[in-house]
Amino acid sequence: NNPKEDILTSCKATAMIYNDAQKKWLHCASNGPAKIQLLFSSETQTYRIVGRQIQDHEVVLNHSISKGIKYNQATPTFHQWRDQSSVYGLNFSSKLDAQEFGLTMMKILENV
Ligand SMILES: CC[C@@H]1C=C[C@H]2CCN(C(=O)[C@@H]3CC[C@H]4C=C[C@]5(CCCN5C(=O)[C@H](Cc5ccccc5Cl)NC(C)=O)C(=O)N43)[C@@H]2C(=O)N1CC(=O)O
Repeated sequence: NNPKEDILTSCKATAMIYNDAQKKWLHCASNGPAKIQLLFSSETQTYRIVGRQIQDHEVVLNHSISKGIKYNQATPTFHQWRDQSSVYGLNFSSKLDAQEFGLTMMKILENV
């Protein structure tokens, strides 16, 4: 881990990506939920979302949170966002995790 990154929030969710051709949601990784974190780098003054599979620590999500992304809290446990190229989804393990994650994401999007 880059020591200069602050963990703003951390939760458990299954990372999904939307396959536009098949019109369906696919798991970013095969085996179960991931630890999803919103990170802030004081060095670069940027935010990013990182997801690591709980089972094998595989990185399944890792991208910066830029001004352009559109975030949508579709249901109390499923949030989604799109950037120029893809649509991502998070299937949260609990409504509380989803609530906290959504609040942190909204605060970040006010500041990028
Ligand atoms: C993991 C299974 C999953 C769980 C939960 C539900 C929740 C609803 N839902 C969906 O996929 C909804 C239903 C219609 C479909 C149609 C299009 C989609 C797919 C691609 C993006 N999208 C947008 O509507 C975006 C959203 C957006 C708005 C604003 C800002 C950003 C974004 Cl991303 N609209 C724009 C204008 O971008 C979409 O989310 N869709 C999920 C769902 O059924 N399932 C079950 C399954 O699939 O079996």
